[in-house]
Amino acid sequence: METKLKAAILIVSDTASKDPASDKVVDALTPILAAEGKWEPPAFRIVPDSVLEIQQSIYDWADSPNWYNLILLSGGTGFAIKDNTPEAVSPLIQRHAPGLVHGMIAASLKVTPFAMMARPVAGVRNKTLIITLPGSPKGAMENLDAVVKLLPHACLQSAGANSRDLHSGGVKKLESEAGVGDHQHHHNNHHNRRHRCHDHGHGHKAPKAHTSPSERPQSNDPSAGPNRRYRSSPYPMLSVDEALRRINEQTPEPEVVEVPVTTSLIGSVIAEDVYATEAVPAYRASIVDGYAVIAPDSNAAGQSTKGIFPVASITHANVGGNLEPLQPGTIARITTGAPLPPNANAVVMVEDTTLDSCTPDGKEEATVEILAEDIEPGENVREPGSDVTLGSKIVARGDLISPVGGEIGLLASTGTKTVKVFRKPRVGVLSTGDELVEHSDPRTLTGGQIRDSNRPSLLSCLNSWGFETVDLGIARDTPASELEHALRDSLRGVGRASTSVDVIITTGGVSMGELDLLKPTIERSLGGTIHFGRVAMKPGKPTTFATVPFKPTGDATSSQQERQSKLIFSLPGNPASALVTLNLFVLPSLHKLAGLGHSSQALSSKPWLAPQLGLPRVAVVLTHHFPLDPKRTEYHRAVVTASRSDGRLYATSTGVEGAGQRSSKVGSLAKANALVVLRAGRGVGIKGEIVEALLMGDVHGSDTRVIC
Ligand SMILES: Nc1nc2c(c(=O)[nH]1)N[C@H]1C(S)=C(S)[C@@H](COP(=O)(O)OP(=O)(O)OC[C@H]3O[C@@H](n4cnc5c(N)ncnc54)[C@H](O)[C@@H]3O)O[C@H]1N2
Ligand code: MOO
Ligand SMILES: [Mg+2]
Repeated sequence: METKLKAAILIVSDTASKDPASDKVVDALTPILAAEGKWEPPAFRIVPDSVLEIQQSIYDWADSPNWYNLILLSGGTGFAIKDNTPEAVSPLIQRHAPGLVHGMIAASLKVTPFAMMARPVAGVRNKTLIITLPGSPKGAMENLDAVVKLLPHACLQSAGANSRDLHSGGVKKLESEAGVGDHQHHHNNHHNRRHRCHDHGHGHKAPKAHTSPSERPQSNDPSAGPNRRYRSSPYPMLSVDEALRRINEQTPEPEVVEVPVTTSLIGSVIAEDVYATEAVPAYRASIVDGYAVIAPDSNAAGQSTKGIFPVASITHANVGGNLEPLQPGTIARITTGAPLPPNANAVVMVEDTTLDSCTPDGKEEATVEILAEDIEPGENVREPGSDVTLGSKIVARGDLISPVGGEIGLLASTGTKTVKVFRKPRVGVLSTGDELVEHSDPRTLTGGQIRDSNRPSLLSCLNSWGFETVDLGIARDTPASELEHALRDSLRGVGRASTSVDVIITTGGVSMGELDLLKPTIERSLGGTIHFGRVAMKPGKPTTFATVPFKPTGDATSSQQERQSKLIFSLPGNPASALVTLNLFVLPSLHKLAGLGHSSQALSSKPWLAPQLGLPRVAVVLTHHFPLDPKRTEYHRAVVTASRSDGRLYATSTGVEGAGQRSSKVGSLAKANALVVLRAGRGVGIKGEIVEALLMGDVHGSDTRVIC
């Protein structure tokens, strides 16, 4: 039986996204595909005219393991201001297909001159063919009719089949390469596909090492002269969510190490359940200072603990050796935590007794009167194992060893010597730029020099999170090899990084300038893969995330401990951009490397949004209007306080006027303890509105209250 191709239809329409029943296009297009007999019934989705939502659907259908052969988009291709489907789709297309575009326009022109008013786009992303169609059912049908016969062939070729095989009818092989077939077949195919694809800075995710050099498009080389410089960024603008997804996907699973129980465990995550090897207490212990007694059974009517008793012995908490059994009719002095003598079953507090008589030398108590008459067996006694039972689970895989001390106390009290934890990542921080001067340099700045503020601020932030850091210094832009050597050395653990780092953070050199060399250096010199190079956010637009292959050297033990690929976060040079993106993108990855977020991952279909990863997200009330950016989600630096009047969290900007939130202004982060998430839009976030914020620091109390 011939296996079928997979198609998805994306309806782009503000109206249909509000009222799905109003859409007529899916019903118009489905029969055209069905008539060909080569397509599975199409999947479909409806989104508003939103670039990010359109792009997200394309990522879902073209980049996921469950990829589709064909994506048809309908709507948003005209000249109206809100029409932005071509703008959303074009940057994601890796190989354009102008022939299909011409074909569709030519066919439509036979029907109406208004066909000239369409702005269709067609091309291939990964192995998926993407075609935009008009929004009207009639126009969409005419356009699809014009190309539908060619689509199976085009999709199979896009998916990796070569044309000779296609024409000689090697259908089985082609289908297997194209990702069609039964479930198992599909699965294997995705596996292969992931290892054969590569990324040219277009956001694809497979490792570059599987790509032959001749297949690679010429990458940006700003230093090689004007003709080799990009004039528009080739990196698709991702949503923050998609960027976080890719980071999570590329961040390796955490490594397990066995370490002694010391205070250096703070901030580590337990990798293996720990069971108590000792009971606490190990013996029957007194809870109070007083007298050990033999309390009568509560069923023994008429018996009382009240009366005068001879004091037989004294038991201190640090007693060693065997204790004499307590004889009926006697009592024994005992201190808090001390073991009860055999036969004793309860303790009377010293406050419930009076001294009756002393020994002849006057140095000790001879008889004591117990005033309480209702002491019950077990009273004021901790039974063995009643705090921690022998063999019980005391800390579990995934538990964080907190600085509060509870977990370390539990491990110490049971004599636990070592535990298995996830190794915390080691992070290197490198500043880049010819203009940079050490912040402590005593000389007066000249020309375009500036003090390196990114390194100290990023290092202090990373240290506050409890990660081991390595100061990698400053790499000059010229000669370009300095940057390459600095990165190589820190990966290998030579030079400033005497042990190799797991994650490198660089700042500067990721935008469009001729000395912005990070992206080409990672791709060309280090053979790395850039998973994204632009994000729709403010500040932090050129944030870049890459992995570089890494071959460990040295003995077997150390090589087992090394990861096979290292992460590079190349953050923008502007100081506020660098700190914001460190908080937003680097922290979740470090958390994953350190073993956090495991429990949620098992449950969630979006593991990158696990609540343990990254900064805590809370709802805050705006205390004043916050201006919105029309295109990019803004991470607005703010002070969040907890109101004592109504218990809510309130956000006040660190500065909205003038340069208040400018990305060069690191001062916008001074005093800030939160990033208020302001979705792109027109106008302002209104005073009193409740929005999401990411908490970076401690929240203090206030008397704030907003009445609208
Ligand atoms: N033509 C375009 N230009 C720029 C774009 C763009 O899209 N097209 N994006 C802008 C945005 S947004 C940002 S953010 C910056 C990012 O710049 P780079 O990452 O390339 O960083 P540099 O060019 O090296 O430096 C930018 C700025 O930051 C200062 N800087 C750099 N390092 C440090 C440091 N360690 N401590 C303090 N300050 C530092 C540097 O001196 C520059 O003033 O690009 C825009 N341009
Ligand atoms: O995104 Mo840049 O970080 O606005 O200045
Ligand atoms: Mg630059």
